[in-house]
This record gives sequence, C-alpha cells and structure tokens, in this order.
Amino acid sequence: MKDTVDSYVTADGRTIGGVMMEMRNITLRFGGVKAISDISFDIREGEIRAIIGPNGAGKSSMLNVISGFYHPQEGEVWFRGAKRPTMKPYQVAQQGIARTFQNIALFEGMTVLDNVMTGRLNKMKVGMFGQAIWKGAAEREEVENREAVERVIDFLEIQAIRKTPVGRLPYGLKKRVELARALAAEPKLLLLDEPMAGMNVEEKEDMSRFILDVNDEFGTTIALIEHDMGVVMDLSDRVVVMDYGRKIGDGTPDEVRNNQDVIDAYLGVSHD
Ligand SMILES: Nc1ncnc2c1ncn2[C@@H]1O[C@H](COP(=O)(O)OP(=O)(O)OP(=O)(O)O)[C@@H](O)[C@H]1O
Repeated sequence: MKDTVDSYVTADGRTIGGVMMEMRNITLRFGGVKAISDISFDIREGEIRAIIGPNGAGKSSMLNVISGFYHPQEGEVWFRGAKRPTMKPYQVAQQGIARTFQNIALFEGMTVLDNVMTGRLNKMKVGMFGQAIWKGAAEREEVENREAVERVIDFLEIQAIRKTPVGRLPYGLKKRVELARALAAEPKLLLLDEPMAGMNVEEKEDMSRFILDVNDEFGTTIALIEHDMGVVMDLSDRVVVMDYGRKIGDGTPDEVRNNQDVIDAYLGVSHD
C-alpha cells in the first residue's frame, strides 16, 4: 500500500512524502566478491529507513554507494527524480547527503566546536581567494556557519563540552559529536552507519531520542544501519534486509519481523 501512495501520515503523526532516493538494480563487486547483488529499494522524504542484515551482508557497502564512496558496476541511483551521474563523495555531500561512520572519524585533537564546524565545509562558497576580495560575503558566511553550528550544539545538548578536545570524551559522546558534525551540513538525507554500536543502554536511549528528534524537528530523512534489533524496530518506518549481498526482505518492522527468509537468515539457516 505505502509503495503506491504519494504520501502518508505515520501512527505518530509524521508525514512521509514521495520517493527521495531510489536504488535500482545495484550490483557491486570487489574482484570476485559480490558485495551487493541486484538490489533495488527506495527511501521516501521524511522517512527513517533502516538497512539490516548479518555481518558481511553488504550494508556498509550499500551506504557507501549512496554516499558516493563506492561506484556500483551495475544499476542506477536516482535522487529527487533525476538519475545521478557518477559522483565523488564531496559532490554527493553538496546534494545534501551527510553521513557518520561505523568507526568514529573525528579529529581527536580538535575541540568539539571545531569538529562540528568541519561539517560546514561543503557549505562554504566564498573560499580563501574570495575571502580576500569579498570581505562582506565572507563575514556573512562565517556568521551563518557559526549560527548553524550553535543550533546543532544546542539541539544535541553538547554545550558543556563545546571547548573539550574530542579525544578526551567518552565513546557515547563522541558518537553524538559525529552526529552533530553531520547535522551541521543541514542534510536532506542523513546516513548513519551503526549509530548505537558500542553504546550502553542509556547512551542508546539518548541516541534514539536524538535521531527521532532530528527527523521530527528538522524533517531530515534518515537511512541507518544498525545491529540492535530493538532499536531498529522501534525507530524505523521501513526496513530493508540484506543477506549475502541480496535483498531478502523489505517492509515495515512488523512485515520484516514475520518474513520467513529474514528469520532464517538471522537464525543461520543454510543457503541452497
Ligand atoms: N573495500 C572492500 N574491498 C574488498 N571487499 C570488500 C570491501 N568492502 C566490503 N567488502 C566485502 O563485501 C562484503 C560486504 O561487506 P560490508 O562491509 O558491506 O558488509 P556489512 O553488512 O556492512 O557487514 P558488517 O555488519 O560486518 O559491517 C564482505 O564480503 C566484505 O568483505
């Protein structure tokens, strides 16, 4: 039903719009290894979309295709109604797609504030040369950047640590700073690679709340990979399930939970 309508309202009152991103028949190989085998799915405006699957299923590879780090040998990526040409990651970022990484990728020696500021780099239009010529424009841009960063810092409740070097923070807070950096780019689509990995229960609860709030208050579309099933089923509107590079399920959390192929994959039932 949901695949055929333009938009719908979720049980908790959020509006999910039309298709934002479409992966069509994506195949990605590394030498002889087929990391992704002919997979198609879409992500709708305003949606929280999860990609799940056992280890080595191809989830990170898929996120890397979306963010332009990997280029599939076959298939097409469509974004907001247009087929995307082969793009470099920074070009994908300029289209409004930001991401976090499975292993935290922050500058440990830099403060929280400066790390979050790096999320604005793809927004800077004036550049070094321009700064010398258009002083006014450069100053305006600087103010805009500062304001956007401060908004995110407030939103994610990390004011108290804004001057702290990231290397000194506990793991859960580093993950939150990474989210802040991605949000500073004001993305239309936010990709989260295992946002809860390595977190304790309380940290997971906090992160879940922030993800829901980002989606609700900024209207950001979110695609995430996550191993914690409880979290995935609570957070997501729809779930894609991968196994050995293939798509074995796609639907609401309830549909996926009751899908026999998915149950088999998680129980480790052998393949023919
Ligand atoms: N850069 C690469 N070079 C070669 N093989 C790769 C590369 N990246 C991924 N693979 C292979 O592609 C397959 C899918 O890996 P991928 O990391 O996408 O799976 P995953 O579902 O994200 O796994 P995990 O949950 O363990 O992170 C694996 O067999 C992996 O070894």
